[in-house]
Amino acid sequence: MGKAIAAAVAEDDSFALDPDHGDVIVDFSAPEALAGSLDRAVRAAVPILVGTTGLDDLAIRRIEETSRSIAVLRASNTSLGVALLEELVERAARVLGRGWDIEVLEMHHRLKRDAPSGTALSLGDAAARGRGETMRKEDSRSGRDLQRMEGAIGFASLRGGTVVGDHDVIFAGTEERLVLSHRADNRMIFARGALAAARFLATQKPGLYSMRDVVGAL
Ligand SMILES: NC(=O)C1=CN([C@@H]2O[C@H](COP(=O)(O)OP(=O)(O)OC[C@H]3O[C@@H](n4cnc5c(N)ncnc54)[C@H](OP(=O)(O)O)[C@@H]3O)[C@@H](O)[C@H]2O)C=CC1
Ligand SMILES: O=C(O)C1=N[C@H](C(=O)O)C[C@H](O)C1
Repeated sequence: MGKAIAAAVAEDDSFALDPDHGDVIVDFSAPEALAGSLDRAVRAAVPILVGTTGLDDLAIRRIEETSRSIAVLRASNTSLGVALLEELVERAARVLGRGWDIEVLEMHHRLKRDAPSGTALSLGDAAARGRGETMRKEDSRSGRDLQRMEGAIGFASLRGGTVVGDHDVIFAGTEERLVLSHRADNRMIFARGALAAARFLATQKPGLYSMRDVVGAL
């Protein structure tokens, strides 16, 4: 992502990379690097975009604490398409209700470290929000007597090749299925979205923001 963001900066004259005096810190790294990035943003008193996924509860709490002193935007996916998909998933879950089972399927390149993807988890959260409840997660199934837990949201992850990022949210009802999908063909979609988020963040007060704040009402 570092290379994709550098390429996105090169195609837009209003941005420049400055490792020491930037207006916004953009973090697409690894969970173990996040605390250092947050500390750096607080010390410099500049907003930070957190694009890193695979974060545990402690890291998420730390992001929330940090957002009391600076503007923080956490986004597991900075593409416009996924921002819209989250809205569609929330709406579909609200309309369809508990009678439809929800499964999230994702595929990524062979080097991805975390599973399910951050986007898959955010889509699961959006579906649970639509149903008006907290997500109950059911991970990949393997074995026997694995009937679905009622109301759970199931996750499955595929890995291989250079796949940039595929996400399907499957609503399985009685004798019909609704599938909402997103396909990322190039990492530049994440990079351009990250710059849009950085531009938004540069003028924000302390607080916790999301891509929904960047794209506005969809
Ligand atoms: N929000 C979004 O839209 C997207 C999020 N992502 C997420 O962004 C993250 C990065 O993905 P990707 O670019 O593919 O990963 P890469 O492994 O290609 O790059 C990770 C980068 O982070 C650096 N890094 C790793 N660990 C540390 C550390 N402990 N301290 C300092 N720097 C560190 C690496 O440095 P070095 O090269 O020196 O090892 C490398 O430059 C992942 O969590 C991924 O899921 C990815 C795409 C889109
Ligand atoms: O690691 C990746 O590549 C990606 N990670 C993000 C995620 O975990 O959802 C976003 C995108 O799908 C690519």
